[in-house]
Amino acid sequence: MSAGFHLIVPIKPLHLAKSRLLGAADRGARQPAAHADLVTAVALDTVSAARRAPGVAGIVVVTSDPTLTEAFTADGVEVLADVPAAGLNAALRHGDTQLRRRAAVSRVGALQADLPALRPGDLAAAINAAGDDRSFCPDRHGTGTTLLLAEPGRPLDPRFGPGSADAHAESGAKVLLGAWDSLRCDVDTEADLTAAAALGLGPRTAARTS
Ligand SMILES: Nc1nc2c(ncn2[C@@H]2O[C@H](COP(=O)(O)OP(=O)(O)OP(=O)(O)O)[C@@H](O)[C@H]2O)c(=O)[nH]1
Ligand SMILES: C=C(OP(=O)(O)O)C(=O)O
Repeated sequence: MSAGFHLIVPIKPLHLAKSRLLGAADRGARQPAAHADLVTAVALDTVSAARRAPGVAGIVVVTSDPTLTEAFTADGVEVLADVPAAGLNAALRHGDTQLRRRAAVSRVGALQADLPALRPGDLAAAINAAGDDRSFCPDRHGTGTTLLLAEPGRPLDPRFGPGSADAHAESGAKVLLGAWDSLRCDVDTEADLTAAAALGLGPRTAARTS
């Protein structure tokens, strides 16, 4: 297999992100500050696990949010400024273009920022199963996508959004299905958060949901 992946992790501004989780951090009170802290914790736990996965050579967060930018920069994670109001796939294409200009980057991928139970070994196993193929991992519902991996030297060509698992399959990507539950458990709803908690939450998310 070729050198490791550089993964792009896109995140909306905190006041817009994960709207279906509003109230999950404060027993239904729906305070914006508690929500922002939860979304930040989920993203930090996701990236922390991804950085420790063999096969991951680097991570770049794409966001326009100043709080997230400060938190990731403090953790030693590179942050690229988002394309204003252009949407998720545009943010990913922007990250892809920037990364592929760099000599050290051979393979690019996209990882969702809402995987608070992610275990490094699960991500490493999926990367290993991808081999040199364009590949994707569907979420636990089978409709969304948690990880998209480009072929060596090729553009990412992201097709995230409703029904993205089908869209990525139709784009020629190989489906990655294996014993990596933590990579498939993205959290859009409180039911997803309960499922992630059963797998074991990262420390920052656990502290925000206890
Ligand atoms: N950088 C960036 N990230 C985005 C953008 N749109 C969505 N994302 C991120 O992509 C992931 C999936 O996005 P969505 O499912 O559309 O949105 P969401 O944050 O889950 O929010 P809700 O649908 O409101 O619950 C989340 O991590 C988002 O923060 C964008 O325009 N720019
Ligand atoms: C945008 C996506 O994520 P979510 O399931 O969080 O909406 C997707 O899976 O393509």
